[in-house]
Amino acid sequence: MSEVLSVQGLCKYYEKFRLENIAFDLRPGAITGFIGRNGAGKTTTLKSLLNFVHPDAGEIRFFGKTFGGNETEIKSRIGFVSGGVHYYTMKKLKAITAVTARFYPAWDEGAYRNYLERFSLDENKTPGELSEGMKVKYALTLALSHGAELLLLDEPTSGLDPVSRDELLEIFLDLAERGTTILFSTHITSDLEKSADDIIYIKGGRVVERGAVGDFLARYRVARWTGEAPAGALMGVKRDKTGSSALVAADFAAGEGVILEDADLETVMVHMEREGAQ
Ligand SMILES: Nc1ncnc2c1ncn2[C@@H]1O[C@H](COP(=O)(O)OP(=O)(O)OP(=O)(O)O)[C@@H](O)[C@H]1O
Repeated sequence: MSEVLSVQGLCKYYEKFRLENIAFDLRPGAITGFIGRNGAGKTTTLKSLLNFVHPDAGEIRFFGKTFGGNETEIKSRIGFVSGGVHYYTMKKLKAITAVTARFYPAWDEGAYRNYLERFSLDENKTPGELSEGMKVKYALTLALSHGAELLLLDEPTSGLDPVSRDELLEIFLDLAERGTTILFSTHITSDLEKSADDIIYIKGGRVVERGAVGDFLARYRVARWTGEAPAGALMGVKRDKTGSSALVAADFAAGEGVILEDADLETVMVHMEREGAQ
């Protein structure tokens, strides 16, 4: 499959925040996790990509094309979800769906019915009658029902219960297997370990890591000790009930009394954010 999304030099400047020179390509058919602390710039990036906020600089190409003259076509090939459906709160879901479906030439009623059932959504309810998690599920149902080649999802799993989250990750894996490219932001790093091929890690408005999850994790280990800190480069030293720990390079030479463990995404992030590591 050819290029799906390519971002170069994306900048967005707010009075107190700068999104600086964001650059990445998504691998077609891959699931990419977008991670970073609260306020790191994930939502601003996702909204800038779609022109919901106007970027100050940068070139964004979807399917090899920029928005100029192609915005409607491009948007019809993308599914975007940022929170639940909070509009038309008094209208029944089926009325909202009918309006939405008209916008998408590739609307797939069969897929829509299938997701509606999988998420146990009642079309005769209004968004005002849905829980927050159900609003997200309905937003996802709409985004998943028009054969989108690219899904851009801002914290799609955060309001969902563990069973629904697991089900959604399974849906992502199925879609990716059939060629859909997915970028989703999340704070639930264990969801990424279950589903993501790649990550983009953003910190203070800059991309600090991007690439395959496995390659990223393989670069680090966690060193644990009690008492005096070992010699060598220790990133983000912290203490817990059982002693101290730090992130170290995979080839760290551990002396006596130091235990080395594999690092998961959450642990790497926690130490990196402490360290101020770039
Ligand atoms: N409309 C706006 N005007 C001014 N500043 C804004 C605006 N929108 C966002 N910001 C600022 O941009 C920064 C990044 O916010 P953003 O929502 O992109 O972060 P995030 O990584 O998605 O965070 P979270 O994980 O909490 O959702 C924050 O400091 C925020 O205050």
